[in-house]
Amino acid sequence: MLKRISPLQSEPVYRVDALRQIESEAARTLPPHSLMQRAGSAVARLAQACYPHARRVVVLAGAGNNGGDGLVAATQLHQAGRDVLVLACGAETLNEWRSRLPADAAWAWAQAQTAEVRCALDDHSTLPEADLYIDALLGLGLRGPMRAQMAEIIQGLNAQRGAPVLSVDLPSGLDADTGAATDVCVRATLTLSLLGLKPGLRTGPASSLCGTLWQDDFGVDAATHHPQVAIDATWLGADLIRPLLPDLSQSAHKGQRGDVAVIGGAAGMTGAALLAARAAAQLGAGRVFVGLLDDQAPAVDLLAPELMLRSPAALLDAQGGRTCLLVGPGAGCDDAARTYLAQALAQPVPLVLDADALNLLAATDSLQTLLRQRKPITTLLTPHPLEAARLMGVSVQAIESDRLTAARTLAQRFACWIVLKGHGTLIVSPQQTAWINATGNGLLATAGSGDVLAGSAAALLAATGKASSVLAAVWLHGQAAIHYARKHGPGGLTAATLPLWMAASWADLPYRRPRPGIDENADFC
Ligand SMILES: NC(=O)C1=CN([C@@H]2O[C@H](COP(=O)(O)OP(=O)(O)OC[C@H]3O[C@@H](n4cnc5c(N)ncnc54)[C@H](OP(=O)(O)O)[C@@H]3O)[C@@H](O)[C@H]2O)[C@@H](O)CC1
Ligand SMILES: [K+]
Repeated sequence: MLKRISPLQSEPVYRVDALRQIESEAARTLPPHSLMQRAGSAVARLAQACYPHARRVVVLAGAGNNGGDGLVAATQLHQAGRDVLVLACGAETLNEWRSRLPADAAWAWAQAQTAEVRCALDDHSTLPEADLYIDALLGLGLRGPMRAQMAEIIQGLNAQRGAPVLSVDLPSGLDADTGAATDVCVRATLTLSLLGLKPGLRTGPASSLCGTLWQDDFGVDAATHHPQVAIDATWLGADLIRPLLPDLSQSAHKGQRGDVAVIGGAAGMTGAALLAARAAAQLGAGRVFVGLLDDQAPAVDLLAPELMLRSPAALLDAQGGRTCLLVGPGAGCDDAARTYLAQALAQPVPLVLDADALNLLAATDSLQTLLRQRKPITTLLTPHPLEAARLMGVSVQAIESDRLTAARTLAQRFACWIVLKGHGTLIVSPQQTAWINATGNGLLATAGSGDVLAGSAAALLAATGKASSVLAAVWLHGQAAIHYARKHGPGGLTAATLPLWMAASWADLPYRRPRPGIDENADFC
């Protein structure tokens, strides 16, 4: 089925190896060339649906099966009355290009010839004008750095601004597994992912080059028909989120809604801890305590007087009652912070570590040992790429070049939950299950945004006692930014207001949990 990928609906995500396996198993049971026929038809349908008025269509076709998909689409668009030109790319002569086509693509070429689709060799001159370009240069078969001839074509395509670009399967030059790209990569207006979603379409430094993302499984439905093929991750949609959020019972009292204690806020950085604590309160924690490391800090947060300010030592000494600890926002990296972190790691309650707690952890082997010893008590680390790089002792580039592997490595190394922030935030459980968050936008790139996420995750952990509630915190955090942008555009979302938008996004979620005697469709959220 052809569908647009959205934050509402979860989807399985497959690595290239898994997709190749699904493809070859499906091909065995289908008539020859069926998959390419279906792939090309899906491209043509999407082109017609999204660009009904595009008269001149130029299909840039490489000499692989991605090009073959483009040829099928070209034939169908030609037969539908569009003015289509196939530009054969990446060879010195048309004969050489043709001779390199694999079997399915050679069949698609023969079909295009029979239908008298206009075809020409790309001769390095200027790109012919079009109302729509279809990028069928390279798909899953990309190997190594982009060759010069192909790079030149892609640069020409990216330089034009007049017409949209529909990428077949993925923008040419993007690594489907990692979301990294070669030096040159197509910037697509929309991408049609074939058969299944790939991680690199939604996480990694170049994943935003996909534009709007669509998918067609052309009836293969991998999750149902090929359950033996491993899903690499899950695209985290709203359907998975609602059941993870706590219910608010009419008879609830504050002691049942979870206590959060936040430790951080050294001199000059108290705001970070307060932002996290306010977020915890606004996301529904029954009681929120704050232990500020700055001993000159005021005894009350006048903008959030519901917060209970104590000393860090008093919070860590208190027995019981605290259902989740958060350490790190604005904590600094001095000896006092290190000592409090060591004490927190020894507490048998769920623990969220963010910001300076992660930097301290990266620099202190004994803290890492304490962290690993906490298993099976839930611990969540929420690094951004630089913090992840410090934790792993590698460069940021190494993290970003394969974010999923990095997040998995961290989850395994420290036996805890990881939220790797950045474009396409990843959540990985200690058992290595991975999710790619479906929400978020550039509005989240603002000071304090990470503190809010950590505070929200602590609140939901405290309320539910379930580690998986971190998925809901991440999703709501991103959805808040989408929600805000829809109402107010691209400016003005601050960390302090973010929790209110998260709460509003929570209220917007459809209630999906069936309950006896209650009309499931009633809106009683
Ligand atoms: N799997 C599925 O589910 C289905 C897959 N389908 C489709 O097949 C696609 C995969 O096709 P594929 O395997 O033929 O590879 P593809 O992307 O066309 O690239 C190969 C071409 O690129 C070239 N080339 C390579 N690296 C290069 C570089 N760095 N710089 C420049 N050139 C480079 C390489 O040249 P060569 O190395 O052979 O000289 C060869 O010409 C997939 O993405 C989807 O669209 C659907 O039809 C059906 C279901
Ligand atoms: K492509």
